[in-house]
Amino acid sequence: MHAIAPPSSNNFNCFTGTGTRPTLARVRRRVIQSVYRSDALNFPNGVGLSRADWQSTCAILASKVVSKEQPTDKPDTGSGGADHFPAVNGHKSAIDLDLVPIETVDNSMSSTSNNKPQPKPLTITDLSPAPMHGSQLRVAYQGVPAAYSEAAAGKAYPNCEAIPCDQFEVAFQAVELWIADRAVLPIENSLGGSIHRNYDLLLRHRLHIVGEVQLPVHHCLLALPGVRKEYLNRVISHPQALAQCELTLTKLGLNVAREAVDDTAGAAEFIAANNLRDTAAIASARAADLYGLNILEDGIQDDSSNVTRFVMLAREPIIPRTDRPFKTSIVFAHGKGTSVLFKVLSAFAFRNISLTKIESRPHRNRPIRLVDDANVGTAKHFEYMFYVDFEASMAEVRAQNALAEVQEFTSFLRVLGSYPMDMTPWCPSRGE
Ligand SMILES: O=C(O)C(=O)C[C@]1(C(=O)O)C=C[C@@H](O)C=C1
Repeated sequence: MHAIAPPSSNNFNCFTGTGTRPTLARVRRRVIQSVYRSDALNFPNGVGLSRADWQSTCAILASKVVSKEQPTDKPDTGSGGADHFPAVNGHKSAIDLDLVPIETVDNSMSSTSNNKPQPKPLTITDLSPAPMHGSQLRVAYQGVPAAYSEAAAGKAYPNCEAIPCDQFEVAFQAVELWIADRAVLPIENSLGGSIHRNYDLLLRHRLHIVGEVQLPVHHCLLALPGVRKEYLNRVISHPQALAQCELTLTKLGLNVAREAVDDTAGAAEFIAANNLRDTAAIASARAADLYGLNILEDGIQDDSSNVTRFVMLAREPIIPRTDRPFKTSIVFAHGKGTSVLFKVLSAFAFRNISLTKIESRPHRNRPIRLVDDANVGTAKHFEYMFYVDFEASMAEVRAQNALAEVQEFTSFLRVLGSYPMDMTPWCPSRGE
């Protein structure tokens, strides 16, 4: 059974049944079994016998997530653990910052401005690399089959092999451990706002954003056949989905308990698996089909143009280009001085670069800065990491110059990715 608990509680139900801690060999064997039993995991009919195997693998990865998280919740910069974070903050080199050096206007990342080892030169295959295993692209997503994230994986990579993961962090790890080639993760929704967990994970992991897809999200209210709205005393779904349908549920007279679970399709699966006649799920019409539920109400999102933006992640960045619209995502921390945020944003405004998103998250290493003033007391300033998306490619000199300027005002700067914008036609009616 898929984890059915508030997402914040680390609940690994799918790891039931073994009772013993896996050895490394067992982990590897299970990973290999899961990966190569692709028959049952193939997109879009991902429900099958080998899902239990894959869920065990998820649980193993998840248990590694917990052990990694417990000692510290600080960002992993990839330079040797959380304790090394300040070293990356120190603006040592363009490599540390994932920046294209300003002098390499030919967009090659291989030039050496000092004697440090340089990143390996990107080749044309990095634009759309072939999977190393010589078959379909394997794409990790959080949730179970019929989750919107699975649909986003299918939109981003048609004919991919979609790999369900219990938690967002497991999807990151699936790519890092070469179990998957890409991860597709929700980052923001037009009604519910940002998916903060994924902002934090983008910083903690060293994967690169290589694309984005925007998926219209059309929610349905699902229940077992024969169940009517009057019988319900609970509605369960992903917290984002509950937030996106909040007003409509009230309008429908469903003033019943609303409970958060790990994903929308998992909610539908849970109702079917436990024969719950007093509970409805908010999920896609495809989830109704797949788990044998009826659609009690169709299109219950509070706004018909409800859209979720997903990002695609890979181990390697793609080569930024200028022949089509690109977006670049960065994360930075305030430096010393005043009006830092204003100066950073001005670096883009002066170059006519539009910002499409700004998000702030607590600075995990240094959440509070105290400023003592003998006369008036102690000011307690909250410290943030700022995430900014802007409409330009890192292949453009104006973007490179803007980031060189941003670097002057910030104590930490990383380019999360420079990638093609989703320019597909707008069709907000049905998302699944
Ligand atoms: O639960 C799912 O089906 C998901 O794919 C997750 C998710 C999200 O995290 O925002 C994705 C799209 C919708 O906005 C609702 C939920």
